[in-house]
Amino acid sequence: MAPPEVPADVLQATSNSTTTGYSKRAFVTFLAGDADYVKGVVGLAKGLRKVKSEYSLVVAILPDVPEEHREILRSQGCIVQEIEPIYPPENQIKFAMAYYVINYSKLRIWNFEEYSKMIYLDADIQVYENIDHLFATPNGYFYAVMDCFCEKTWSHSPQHKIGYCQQCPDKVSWPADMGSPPPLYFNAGMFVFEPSRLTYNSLLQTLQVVPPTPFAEQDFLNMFFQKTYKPIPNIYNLVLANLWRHPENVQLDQVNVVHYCAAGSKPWRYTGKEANMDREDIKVLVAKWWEIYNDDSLDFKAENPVTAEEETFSKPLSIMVSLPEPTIPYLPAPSAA
Ligand SMILES: O=c1ccn([C@@H]2O[C@H](COP(=O)(O)OP(=O)(O)O[C@H]3O[C@H](CO)[C@H](O)[C@H](O)[C@H]3O)[C@@H](O)[C@H]2O)c(=O)[nH]1
Ligand SMILES: O[C@H]1[C@H](O)[C@@H](O)[C@H](O)[C@@H](O)[C@H]1O
Repeated sequence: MAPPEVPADVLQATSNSTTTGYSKRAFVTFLAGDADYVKGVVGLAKGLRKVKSEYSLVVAILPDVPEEHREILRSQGCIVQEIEPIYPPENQIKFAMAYYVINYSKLRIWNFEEYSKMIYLDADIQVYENIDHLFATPNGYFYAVMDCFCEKTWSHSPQHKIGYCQQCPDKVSWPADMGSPPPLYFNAGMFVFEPSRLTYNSLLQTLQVVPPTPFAEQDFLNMFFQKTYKPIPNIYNLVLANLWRHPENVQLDQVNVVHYCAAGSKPWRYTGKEANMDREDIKVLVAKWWEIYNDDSLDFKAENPVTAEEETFSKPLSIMVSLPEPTIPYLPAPSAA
């Protein structure tokens, strides 16, 4: 099964959206620490402005982010929303990769009930086309892009060990003696979700009892939303490894959202020295990110406020009707990574 194609109705959704129901929507990202991820958020805020998104960017922010970074974000029109850290139970932390433990705090965004639907974007993501139409996806599902298992960050997984990847599942098929193939697995750098206090409480309770895995909240979300996960096309979250692992699945000129998640690819830290980073396509993508970041005309102007606070009315759009249903059967909560 190849990754889902972009359905025509998704592409038309922005122009088609009509008014039938009340909803409040926003993009949301997550910021921790006093380092340079704040640049990612500023870049993202400007990127959303460049593509003329109708919606604001909420930043779920941990207490360790310095006040001056908060000020920068407010001056860029972001809605700064304080959150408290979330840790899995003490005895489990050591199983998650150390630098991902803080990412459990991302679960707080399910508590942002003032919004009916949100699109989460990591701070190392840039949006190059307007994706507002994704707010019109039918409720009740968790939408995200399927990940790739080929990089060595996945070497702990059975998928990686046998060379199996859901981006090209026919290349190495899942061996019968290993049971059913694993469930579809999404990258948690970008997803469409509905905040809900009930879901939030359930997420926090479940976190206390699930077995720990290396990709921290990403594995956890994959386990939690296994039944409601609907894959969306790769253009909504280009996981950079696809450029060299599955070039046949990438049409760069059609990509809407780029996720600078490969080691060494964060634009604000890019040197070109790390593996796979000295490539023309990567250089172009890094330069594109800087072009937006350095564009003063994209700075927030108070007299021209973002329409994020707008209450919008729109007809739910069936993004998934023309997407193939996953052909890979689901398994109950394996070690996803
Ligand atoms: O010091 C930090 C580290 C992370 N972050 C936030 O956490 C996000 C995720 O961290 P990275 O971007 O460093 O990690 P990756 O791109 O490798 O992340 C991928 O794997 C992670 C596993 O936990 C998460 O699931 C993440 O969403 C997924 O895209 C960042 O974008 C940023 O929003 C910070 O604010 N400060
Ligand atoms: O889902 C994972 C995760 O996001 C890792 O941080 C990244 O290094 C991998 O390439 C990706 O597949």
